[in-house]
Amino acid sequence: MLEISNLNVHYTATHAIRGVDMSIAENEVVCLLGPNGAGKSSLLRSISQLVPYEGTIEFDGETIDNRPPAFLSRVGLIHVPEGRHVFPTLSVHENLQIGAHARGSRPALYSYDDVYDLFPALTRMRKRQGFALSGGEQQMVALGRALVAAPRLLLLDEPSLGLAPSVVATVYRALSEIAGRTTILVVEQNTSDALALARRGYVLAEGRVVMNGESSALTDRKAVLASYLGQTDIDVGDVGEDRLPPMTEK
Ligand SMILES: Nc1ncnc2c1ncn2[C@@H]1O[C@H](COP(=O)(O)OP(=O)(O)OP(=O)(O)O)[C@@H](O)[C@H]1O
Repeated sequence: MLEISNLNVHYTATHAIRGVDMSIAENEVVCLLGPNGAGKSSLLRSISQLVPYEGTIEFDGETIDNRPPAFLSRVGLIHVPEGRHVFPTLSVHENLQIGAHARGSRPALYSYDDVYDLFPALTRMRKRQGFALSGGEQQMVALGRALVAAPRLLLLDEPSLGLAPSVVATVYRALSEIAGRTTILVVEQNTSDALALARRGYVLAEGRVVMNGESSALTDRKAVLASYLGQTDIDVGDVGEDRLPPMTEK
């Protein structure tokens, strides 16, 4: 579904992505790990055509280089950026309706009711404006809006950033519920939740892919993984096949 070849991103003084290759198949959940400044957000922004790059990015076998945002949302490439970007003067429900607009004429994959079922806390605040939501509530709205937009590939930039553990658990429970029916690329510093959710992972360091493979294999190489992530150790919990979402065999 997504094929990235020899991707390079340069900012004025920084070579942020250095020759990255990546592929994601339909219905896969893939995580992208790495320390601060490794280039994770730059890679997601490249896919969404938000930064200039060299190399090629293909979605469903066609290049999406230089395609405008309206085209990307119409083909189902939906990006939930770091910071969520909930519209502050629109209500929760109106924010969700923006997702329906982004979907264009493609059929819905998730209804408003599906979103309220995934995040029951939002049900009683349907009319509350975005500026009056907590960080966790904003993350739920941002995810819900992306689901209403019928994502064929959902790009998530640090969905757990700055959230209390109980809210992180709610967000990851929702992601594991949608994992079997939605293709996801999730950027995370929260290694254990990301590896438990994803079937495969890539580790970026200084703009290069330094490790990639099945989540269980990355977990087995915990010490190496921790060294790349700039940590002395990581808690990768009991990540195992039984916790992985259903996969489409390709
Ligand atoms: N707009 C920009 N202009 C100049 N340099 C940038 C820009 N955006 C990112 N960089 C630099 O590119 C490198 C990669 O940044 P990026 O945000 O992609 O990393 P990251 O892995 O997402 O980091 P973090 O986990 O801290 O968000 C960093 O050195 C960063 O300072």
